[in-house]
Amino acid sequence: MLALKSFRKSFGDNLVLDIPELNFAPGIHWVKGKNGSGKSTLFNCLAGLSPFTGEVVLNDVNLHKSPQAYKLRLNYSQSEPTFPEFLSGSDLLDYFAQLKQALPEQVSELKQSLGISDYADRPSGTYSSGMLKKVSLAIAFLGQPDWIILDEPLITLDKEAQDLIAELISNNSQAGTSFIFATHQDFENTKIKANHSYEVNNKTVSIIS
Ligand SMILES: Nc1ncnc2c1ncn2[C@@H]1O[C@H](COP(=O)(O)OP(=O)(O)OP(=O)(O)O)[C@@H](O)[C@H]1O
Repeated sequence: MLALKSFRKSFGDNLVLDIPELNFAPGIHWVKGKNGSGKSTLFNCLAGLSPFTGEVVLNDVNLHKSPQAYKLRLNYSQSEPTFPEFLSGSDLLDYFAQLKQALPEQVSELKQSLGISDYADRPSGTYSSGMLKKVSLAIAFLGQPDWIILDEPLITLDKEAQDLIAELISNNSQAGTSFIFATHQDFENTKIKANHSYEVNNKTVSIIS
């Protein structure tokens, strides 16, 4: 369970999110919402990258009280990832593998399955947006997270890569990992079957189905 209580996020005087209570049960959750409604802001907060007030608790681990333990349990891929340009995909994957306590074999498998190996040793500043996106998505699967948050996982990916990501989500979900993702695209034609849909609107998050 990923639980939010009295969650509020502002940028200066601008209150963007005000969520009294929200519980994500284990499963696959699809968060929808118009441009600027607050999806990425919510995800940045849940990933511990942006400050907020209130409580976020993953099973029994409180993000504010035990950030390191929490971040071992929850991984995140941003919509438009940015990394230091001089670092290669291999550098980035190896670095996050250490942080997430992932085995080197897992890095190799992800590189192989997502077709990153061919370009992994080049500086990431030379990558196309889709190549960079695949590295960011691979990073989100490192270690043994209970939850993975993917912000717009399909954008900039070609059809083959979209299918590979859908398969990865499906396989990891069957192995017990829960997912929250936002996408403006339809997942109907992929293997991903969301258990619940939510909408971010009027500064809060409501369950749709
Ligand atoms: N760093 C920031 N400083 C100030 N305001 C911000 C910042 N980041 C986001 N916002 C504001 O927070 C609100 C929510 O933005 P957010 O990026 O979370 O929307 P979103 O739902 O992810 O949109 P999209 O579908 O376009 O990606 C917007 O009003 C935006 O202007």
